Formats: sequence, C-alpha cells, structure tokens
Amino acid sequence: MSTCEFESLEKTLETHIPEEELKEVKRILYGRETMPLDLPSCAQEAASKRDFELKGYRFEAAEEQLRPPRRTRVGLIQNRIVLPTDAPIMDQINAMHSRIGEMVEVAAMCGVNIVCFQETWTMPFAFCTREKDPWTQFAESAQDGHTTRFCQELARKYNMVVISPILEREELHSTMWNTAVVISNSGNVLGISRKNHIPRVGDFNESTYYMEGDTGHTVFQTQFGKIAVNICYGRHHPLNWFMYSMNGAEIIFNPSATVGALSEPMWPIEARNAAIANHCFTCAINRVGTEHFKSEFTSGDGKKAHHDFGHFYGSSYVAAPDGSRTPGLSRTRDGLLVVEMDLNLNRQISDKWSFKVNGHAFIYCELKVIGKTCSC
Ligand SMILES: NC(=O)NCCC(=O)O
Repeated sequence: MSTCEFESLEKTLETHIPEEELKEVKRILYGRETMPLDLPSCAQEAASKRDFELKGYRFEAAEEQLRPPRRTRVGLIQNRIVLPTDAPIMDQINAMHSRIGEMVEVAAMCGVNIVCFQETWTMPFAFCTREKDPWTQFAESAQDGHTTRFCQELARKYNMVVISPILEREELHSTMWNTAVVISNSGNVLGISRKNHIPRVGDFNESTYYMEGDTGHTVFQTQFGKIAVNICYGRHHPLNWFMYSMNGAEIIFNPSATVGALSEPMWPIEARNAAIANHCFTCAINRVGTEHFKSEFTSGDGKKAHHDFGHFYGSSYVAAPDGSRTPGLSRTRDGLLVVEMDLNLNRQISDKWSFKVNGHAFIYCELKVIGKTCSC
C-alpha cells in the first residue's frame, strides 16, 4: 500500500493559501459555499476511534411560500479493502461487512437517511486480473444474498435507505452483473439498477465478467426522495445522467472504483456537471487504497506485468444543481461524507435555468424527426 500518496487538494489549498484569498479560491473552484453541518460529538469520537474521516456539509434552498423544505441527509462511504486479496473469500466479505457496519452506525448517529457504498463494495476490484476464479465466487444474489440480508438489517435497524452495489449473480441463468441493490428504510428490496456502460479502458477488464445492464434508467421512490444509481463508468455518458433525471431522479448516486492515472482530472467535473445540467443532486463515491493481486497481469500496453491496479483515490463528493459542491473526502483514508440537502433546490434552479425544459423539447423534436412519438 502506497504511503506517499497526495492526501487532498483541499488540504493543500488550506495549508498554502492565505485565509482572505482562500475564500475566493474556494468560491471559484466550488461555487456557493457549502455550510458545515454540525455533527454530534459521539459520531466524531467514534469515527476517530474507528480510524475514518467524518465530514459534514449542508446545501440550502430558498424558502418557498407553498412548499415546506424537503431536507434529506445522505451518507457517502469510501473505504479500502480490509483483508489481503488472497484471504478466504467469506473472511474478506465478512470483514467488509463489519467495517461498513461500524461506519453505518456512525452515519446513523449523524441522522443519515440514505447511505450509499462504493462500487462492488464487498470485494477487491479484481477484474483487472481477467481471472475468473476465485473472483466470480464473490457474486451474490441481489434479492436474498448474504450481503443483501446484511444491508436489510442495517436499513431496518437505522431506518435508512441503503444502496448496496455488489457483483450480482442472477440465479436463473448464472449471469453476472454489476448491480446496485436499493433497499428501503423498512428493509425491503425496492429494486436493482445494473451498470449499463461497461469499461474497456486500462485495466478495467470488466467485460470479461458481465454484460451491459438491462434495467434501463430506473428511479426509486423512497421516503426521502426519488433516487437513481448511475454506476461508475456510466458517469462519462451525459445522456445516462439525463435519462435518470428525465425519469424523475432528484439525487443520482455514482458508486465508483477508479484510479488516479486514468480518470482523476475528470472526476471533479463529471458528476458536478451532471448536477448542473439535470437540476438534481449527484453523489460521486470512489474507493481508496492500492489492491495487490497474487498473479501478475499485464495492461496490454507493452509494459511489464504488475501485481496492482494503481491507487484508488477516494475524493468522494456531492454536487448540487446550482453548480456548488462539497469539498472531497481524502484521497487516502476511509471516510464518511454526510450531506444535508434541501431537494427544493432542484426545482428552484430548474425554474431559473430551464435546462431540462430545453432537454425535454429536444428529445421530443428528435423523436418526431425519426417518426416516433413518446410519452415523455
Ligand atoms: N469501475 C469502472 O467502471 N471504472 C472505469 C474507469 C472510470 O470510469 O474511471
């Protein structure tokens, strides 16, 4: 595991930029200032004891005459794997369950309503190896697998919606998918959202394992707002975010696994731009750490074979429809980002900028040109 990784952009800015200039720098980089969210001291203490970063922010909306505020708290969890990648599979899964369990307990202390974990959170991101065995053994049923049952317990215990992205094994045909299981705060599986764009870039050899998802752009009505899940590589496709939003999503989660050398310059832009373009909140989550694999693998680029994928740079953040965003979590540490948002902001910004109205009209005209009608 690399110990000399750069910790975070925010830390560097805060260390080197004089206070009076820092405010302006942050305004230009991050938009309207996100206020810190007061989190209970018991949560701060537990996070520090359990060795993870805990940060809280809130996005406000203007007061309206006819609608009360619609405040929701989301929790984004980023973490490294707990055990080495060659430990017995069930031990690896159980170790991840217990790590996430203790982080979700802190999320509950912070009043989180919807929590989302990183992409394929129960396993190392082993698709770089192109080996089927043992990695396919991490795949589980989305409906009633070990991990879904674990998340249902969390959901019931803490009255929290849980988004659990796993490697799914669909029992009927033994097919695998990269799937987010969405569990309501009463513990029922509300449904699933399968990754619909599979990367063929760098060491992301995921097409060796699973196909493009077949669940469309599903939006889930929860007690705390309408949510959707656009898994990792899906964030590079503006139309993907657009379709979730056209189907009514107020918050779109983007659980990811991505490495610095490949995508870091894109990371702060894509989910944020999606929030702006679609008048919604977006939540980008990336794992942390460097994962080592026993067998060497090549990247098909003429370079030497290697045992690791590179550094997963964390930096999870939330973006709002007005273009503002929270600072990111660290590039190196496990972390929980708690963000309170007033969902009324979506319509307020839509009324101001009207991007979605234009998008709607655009689709309608395009369909008319190709001779199809639609109900949207
Ligand atoms: N997990 C995944 O889809 N990664 C692809 C690389 C990226 O999109 O940054």
